Amino acid sequence: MEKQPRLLCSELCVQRRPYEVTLNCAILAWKDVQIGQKHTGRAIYGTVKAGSHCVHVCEIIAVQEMEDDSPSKDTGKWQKVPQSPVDCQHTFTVFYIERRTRQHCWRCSNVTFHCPEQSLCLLWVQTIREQLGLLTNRPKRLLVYINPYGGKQRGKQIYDHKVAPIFSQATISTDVIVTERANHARDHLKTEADLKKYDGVVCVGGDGMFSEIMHGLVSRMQQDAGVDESSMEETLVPCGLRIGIIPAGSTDCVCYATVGSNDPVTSALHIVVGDSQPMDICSVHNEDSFLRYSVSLLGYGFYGDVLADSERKRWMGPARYDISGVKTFLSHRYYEGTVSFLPAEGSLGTPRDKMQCLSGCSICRQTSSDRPVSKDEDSVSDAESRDTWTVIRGKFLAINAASMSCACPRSPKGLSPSAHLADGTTDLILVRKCSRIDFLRHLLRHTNKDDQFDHSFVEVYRVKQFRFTPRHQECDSEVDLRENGAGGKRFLSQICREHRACGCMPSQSNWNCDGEILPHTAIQVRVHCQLITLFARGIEEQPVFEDPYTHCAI
Ligand SMILES: CCCCCCCCCCCCC/C=C/[C@@H](O)[C@H](COP(=O)(O)O)NC(C)=O
Ligand SMILES: Nc1ncnc2c1ncn2[C@@H]1O[C@H](COP(=O)(O)OP(=O)(O)O)[C@@H](O)[C@H]1O
Ligand SMILES: [Ca+2]
Repeated sequence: MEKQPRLLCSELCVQRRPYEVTLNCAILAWKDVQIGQKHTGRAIYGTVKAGSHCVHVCEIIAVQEMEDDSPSKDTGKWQKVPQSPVDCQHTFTVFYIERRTRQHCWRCSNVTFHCPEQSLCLLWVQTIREQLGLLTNRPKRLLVYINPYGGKQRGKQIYDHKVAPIFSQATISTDVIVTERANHARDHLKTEADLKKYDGVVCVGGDGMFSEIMHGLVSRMQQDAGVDESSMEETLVPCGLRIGIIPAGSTDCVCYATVGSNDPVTSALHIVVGDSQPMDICSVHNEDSFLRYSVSLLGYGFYGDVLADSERKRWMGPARYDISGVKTFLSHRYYEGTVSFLPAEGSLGTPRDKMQCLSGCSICRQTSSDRPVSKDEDSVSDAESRDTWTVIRGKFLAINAASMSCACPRSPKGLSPSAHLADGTTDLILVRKCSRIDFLRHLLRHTNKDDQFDHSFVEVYRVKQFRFTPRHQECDSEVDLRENGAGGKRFLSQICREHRACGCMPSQSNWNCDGEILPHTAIQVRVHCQLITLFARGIEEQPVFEDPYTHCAI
């Protein structure tokens, strides 16, 4: 049997100019022969510089043999081409990812090579296909759920026009379900879907839709493994299937914070290349009952009120959050209660260290290598006995737990710009009662470069677990907090006496859990490290420029 060459090098035509085309070390490069003679130009990875281009095979979407539909319209330039255009009828097109310089956007680009002989054309197509075949992380079969009512109600259109053609070009087969009601996708995943058939699940919608899919998958995994979700002590089983998000919602924060943009084509391309980004999940309980999971924002006070008000304005689409935001800001309500938390002692970062979680983040990587393998090592009671809880009582405008940055188009750096996607912690942000103008200053800092934590009324802690009890329930939770030591108990008894004396009924907010309102205000939260994986790679720093011949960054 003939051995396939590991290196291919031919002179082929691109747009009627001769190019030296090479496939070497999983990099496809093509260099304009004539320009190459004049300049010592270096190639820029995936783009053009002095007629040189290159692309990693792992960023090739597909290769297709083509009929050459533009044969011999001769021009003066053809005289310099070694083969006559009539000989170059055999063509193949390579579809590959091109990075747009702005906003982490990817696009599908293509280049058509004209070959002098069919056998050479076939050799190129076969060799590239073989190399693509070695990329085992790429999904082949996907289960797609579309929420037709998310965001501006364009989910179906976005999928049909922008995403489905890319999947079909990459020969990914799909089963598509357009949801007919809220929780359709969650229930289908939890009880019906034949998950063995798929390499991943795709969610077309917003954060609410993603939350449905994530709940369906996480619950299914626990059921199948016999893990009891209602117990906070249980170590949850990670999900084997990756989730892709095609943004078509109102906030799209999970997509934005894991990809760097809310662009459907970019997300589709991350799915095609089979990227993986692990992500933490918080479980939220009320006493012994499991309420929900959260991946982005758990917010009481301001964000809870914004969400509760905006639900009544769903017909407005994404603009509802702006209207409700202003209304909630003007109402300036504060809420009393007790927050207790278990600080993330061993964590490598802090919420104010300005170490943004980027693609290949070293903090998340280290966390994953430190993850306990045995069930017992990670149990809640062990953690509690080793570490001590911090208790903070006060009047708050907002209590926010951000398990990831929560960057979104409204706030490009997010609620906690240095939060990590997969470090097993959440950033607990306490905004105490302050003047309207101070709160406005704090809110506005979410939209510019200033540090939103640099205010006397704002505190931020990186935590593994936390609890919240609104003031009017504090008496009931005394038993709950007894284990936190005599000091805590004395403190709470005092609150209860005061409460009985004044007889007032303090107002309550709601918890906004990734865009859903929780039915309880007293909650216990625990972060589960890297429980799910997305088809994403985190936010890339600057595009990597590389010389295709030396493979050095330039
Ligand atoms: C007066 C100026 C105010 C500017 C404040 C800007 C801060 C914006 C930070 C937003 C963080 C959003 C975190 C994500 C939450 C989503 O889960 C949730 C649901 O999103 P969905 O409707 O499903 O896309 N959206 C909201 C606004 O609660
Ligand atoms: N077919 C449907 N009809 C009504 N609601 C749905 C349907 N499919 C999903 N939903 C629900 O719509 C809510 C909002 O969806 P989402 O895609 O997050 O849009 P948005 O970002 O605008 O809130 C989600 O909570 C989801 O459960
Ligand atoms: Ca985290």
